Amino acid sequence: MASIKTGTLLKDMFFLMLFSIPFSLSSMFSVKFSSVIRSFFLPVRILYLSNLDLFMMPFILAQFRPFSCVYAYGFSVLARVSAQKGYLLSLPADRVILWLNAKRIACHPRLEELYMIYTITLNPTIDYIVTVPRLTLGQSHHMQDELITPGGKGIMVSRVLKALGIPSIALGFRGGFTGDFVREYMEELNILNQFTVIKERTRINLVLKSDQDTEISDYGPNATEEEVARFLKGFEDISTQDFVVMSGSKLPSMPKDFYEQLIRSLHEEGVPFACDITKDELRNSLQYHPLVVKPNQKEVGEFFGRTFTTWQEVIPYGKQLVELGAQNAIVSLGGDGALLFTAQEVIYAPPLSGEVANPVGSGDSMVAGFVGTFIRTGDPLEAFRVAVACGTATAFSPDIATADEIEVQLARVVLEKIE
Ligand SMILES: Nc1ncnc2c1ncn2[C@@H]1O[C@H](COP(=O)(O)OP(=O)(O)OP(=O)(O)O)[C@@H](O)[C@H]1O
Ligand SMILES: O=P(O)(O)OC[C@@]1(O)O[C@H](CO)[C@@H](O)[C@@H]1O
Repeated sequence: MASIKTGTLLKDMFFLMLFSIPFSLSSMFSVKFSSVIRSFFLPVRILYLSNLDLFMMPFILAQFRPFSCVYAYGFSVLARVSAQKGYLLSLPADRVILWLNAKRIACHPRLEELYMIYTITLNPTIDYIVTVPRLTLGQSHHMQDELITPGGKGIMVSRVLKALGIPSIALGFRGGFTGDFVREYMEELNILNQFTVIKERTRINLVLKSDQDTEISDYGPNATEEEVARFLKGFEDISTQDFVVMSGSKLPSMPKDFYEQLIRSLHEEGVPFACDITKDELRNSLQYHPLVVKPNQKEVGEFFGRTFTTWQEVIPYGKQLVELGAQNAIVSLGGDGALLFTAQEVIYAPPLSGEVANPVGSGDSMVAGFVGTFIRTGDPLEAFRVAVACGTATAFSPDIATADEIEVQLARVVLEKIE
């Protein structure tokens, strides 16, 4: 870098600005060029930005705001210098997008597709999943297998989005050595995260796999007012171009209407969202028209004070979720498949055959599949198809499903129109 003289930089900058003008003008009068940018940026297709991409960035960023090309100039110089020195400089695309988001330079009102999905896990976990083939209470056993992963519903959504090639930023609270583990593991998986650090320790949830699965969940840590205020400050960065997924339990110290407060503020700002929350929290969210809600059969029963013996009995209640305000509702039925309710249709996805390895997170996988696909296609049926593939692939996988496992299931999904 030192070998580049100031005079050269200024000259480069001049030409850069000159080249930027037609692009900026084109963005003022036409939206067509934005499709070029979309295809360039949408990380679904791009995993890494190479030297060439970095070099091109000023031209692309000139589309957004005049000063953005100055930021991007840094990238460009870096790319050029490293190319001269024979290095291939690669940056993960989602890191760059996070950086752009942070600098607020990627906000162009016409580029609605330039979104970032934020997943919110107020109460993350370490999921400790232990397999003990024959379990007798009161006896000591050796485990056959163990799996230690970062969990909590929003984190699971981020992990499946990652498998689908869609970047997201995971928000929430983390604390103690368990919180450090969650962050480190997310970094390893290359998932962007900006958790608010709290004093108390992130919980550990135990899943005991034997003839039957047994779950022992911790309530989770408390957060102080100051810690919650810090979290809410970060929340302010979310813009109308973004999408928010809120899932799972809240911290015990939080007021009953914490989710509603978050959802109301998103609604007032016009930020689209989806949620996988239960009971009163779900009820209070519906008036704000979430893109999708995803209770399972038991949760729909709790919501309406009913017990269902067959999945068909769920249908009138799934329809009510849409009547009460959800744009779409998925009711997951475990081994019986899943139902999609839209304003016009009721669709059933029969279960796919296969061996269940670990169903933890299969509901969250559906949320990721639906949201990630709907944002790109605007098609609820296609989104549901991918949702079913993701849910099934996770149920059949020891951990969260991989891209290949999702693809295998996607080819098998069949949708039946019920109404
Ligand atoms: N045994 C199974 N056989 C086939 N598909 C399954 C099975 N279990 C789950 N699935 C698929 O995964 C989807 C989600 O499962 P489920 O209804 O258990 O979600 P959930 O209760 O929200 O799970 P979690 O809370 O662990 O994320 C189902 O709708 C189905 O498509
Ligand atoms: O206690 P919550 O927040 O409702 O759910 C937590 C949890 O069960 O959800 C995920 C599976 O959906 C797991 O990773 C995690 O242990």
